[in-house]
Amino acid sequence: MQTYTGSILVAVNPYQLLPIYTPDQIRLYTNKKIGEMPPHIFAIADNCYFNMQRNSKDQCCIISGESGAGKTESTKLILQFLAAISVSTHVSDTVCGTSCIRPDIGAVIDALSAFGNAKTIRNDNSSRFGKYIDIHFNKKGAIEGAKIEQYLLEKSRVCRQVKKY
Ligand SMILES: Nc1ncnc2c1ncn2[C@@H]1O[C@H](COP(=O)(O)OP(=O)(O)OP(=O)(O)O)[C@@H](O)[C@H]1O
Repeated sequence: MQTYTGSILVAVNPYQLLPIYTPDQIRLYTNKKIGEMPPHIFAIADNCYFNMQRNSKDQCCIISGESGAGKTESTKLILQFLAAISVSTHVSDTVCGTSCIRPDIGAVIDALSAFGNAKTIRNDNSSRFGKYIDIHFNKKGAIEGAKIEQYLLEKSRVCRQVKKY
């Protein structure tokens, strides 16, 4: 379930795969004003992308919620949307950058998860660290690179597997 409070999207983890993150949905939410379509994480991503292009200003998405709320999955959905429209609005680009980077940002998150995630009582795949993801676009709006910074991975948070009895 997703709804807005002002410009904030409130999303409830459905704990099941819903058919609302398809390429068709990406097309439906591309270049639409907030509120023109039902509330959706893609509407937020679209708003960021087009505000960035219109105003030539950096945009920031803050995803917050308790453990297991779906922050990591939401992050990946935003990246999926940005990668898709960054490519689709630059089909004529022959530079490897647009097509090659596309799958990699999500893959990097998955690779980091392999090192920094653990099963907890709230979430089978809980991130034990925070991420700050910078996505760099060129003037045409195509993704040129990304930087992921980790934080909050303090020594006190490093744990080991629970002993099996
Ligand atoms: N939009 C979604 N659709 C389907 N399943 C989802 C969705 N969002 C989250 N989930 C499910 O919920 C689980 C927990 O989500 P996620 O790891 O994103 O939570 P989180 O808020 O990042 O948690 P933590 O703070 O513990 O890292 C996922 O592994 C997935 O199974």
